[in-house]
Amino acid sequence: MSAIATPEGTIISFDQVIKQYDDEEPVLKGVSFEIERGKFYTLLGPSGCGKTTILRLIAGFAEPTKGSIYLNGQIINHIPANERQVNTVFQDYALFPHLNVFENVAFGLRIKKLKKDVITHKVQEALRFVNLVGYEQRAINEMSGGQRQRVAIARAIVNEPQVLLLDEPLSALDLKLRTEMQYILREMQQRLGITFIFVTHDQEEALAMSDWIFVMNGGRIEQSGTPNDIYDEPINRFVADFIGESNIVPGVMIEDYLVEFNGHRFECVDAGLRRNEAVEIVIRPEDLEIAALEQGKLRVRVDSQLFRGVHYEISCYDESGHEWLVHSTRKAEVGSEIGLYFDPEAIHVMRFGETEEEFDKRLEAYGEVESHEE
Ligand SMILES: Nc1ncnc2c1ncn2[C@@H]1O[C@H](COP(=O)(O)OP(=O)(O)OP(=O)(O)O)[C@@H](O)[C@H]1O
Repeated sequence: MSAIATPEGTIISFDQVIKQYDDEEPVLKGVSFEIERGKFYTLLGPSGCGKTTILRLIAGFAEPTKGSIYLNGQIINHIPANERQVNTVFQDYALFPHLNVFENVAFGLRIKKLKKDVITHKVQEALRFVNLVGYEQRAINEMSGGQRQRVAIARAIVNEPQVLLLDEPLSALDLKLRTEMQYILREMQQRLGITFIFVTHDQEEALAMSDWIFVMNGGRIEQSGTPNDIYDEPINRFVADFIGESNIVPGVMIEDYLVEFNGHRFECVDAGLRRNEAVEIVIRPEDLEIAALEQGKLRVRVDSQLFRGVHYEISCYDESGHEWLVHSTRKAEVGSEIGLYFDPEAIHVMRFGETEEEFDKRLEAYGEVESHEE
């Protein structure tokens, strides 16, 4: 095994990893990232974007076609799954139906041929962790969905892995249990201090649970960042659309901190784009406020309104026929003309189809352009 100097705290890294099956289009098209020890990471993206493939490569169930995967600074491309300190919790939990709870959790320890009393102690510890003490002798088919999932987690953590991979572990649960398990998992990760890599296509779940999110699309990472970064500053239309609801309109960057859309110029907080560059503007529905016509920055007609408990979801159209979605605690009158107000901070400017790599390059180049222009 060859070693590299990894930044302190890095446990896993991918360097330009490509995964291709036969002659088909690659399912991972050159993916690079770093995972730090002890944090909760989420791979988020639509079905088929390559999330499970990344987990399989980390677990050792598949090998990369090109590129390198490092665990603790060692290349592990060809290291067998059972020699990696990584465990997986699968979507269907993959529990053994003919074994009881205790034996399911003890399974890996028995394979390692540990002593009986050591096994009993470790299984008890793991069951205590997932709050299932007293269920040792229960058959798997006598457990609820949430309990089965906790057995699957106990079975994974009993091996004391450095990394726990969780592939859509909550997707089989109903909404209430799902929310409850989100809290439990998050709390469990913090208590254990193990690195969790969690796969989901549910953006709310990703925002609620993660320290860091990788948003994936078509075999690439579109953006990575904290839940706040990703929500407040989506890098392109795909991310803005995938994470939460957005109003996206075409615009032109006039100069730093000044953007034009809907035929008007607005103050904004974005800089670093070229003058007169075509851009896309994102404003989140909750950042739009209903105002009197003369106080609004936009003039719209209210088309429909739904009460959503916490807020009204109001659909409006501007003069050019563009729809604006507003989440407001105030009611509006359907059919009336109203103003919409927003702060300069509510405007987020995006370049067309820009990836994170392109974004970084642009920011680097910006410094050069600025000094050149002066
Ligand atoms: N063994 C395989 N042979 C050929 N193609 C495969 C194989 N495994 C996965 N793929 C393809 O790779 C692509 C990515 O699959 P992957 O399971 O990683 O996606 P995903 O993002 O996890 O999707 P989902 O949310 O639906 O599980 C899919 O188009 C899939 O059909």
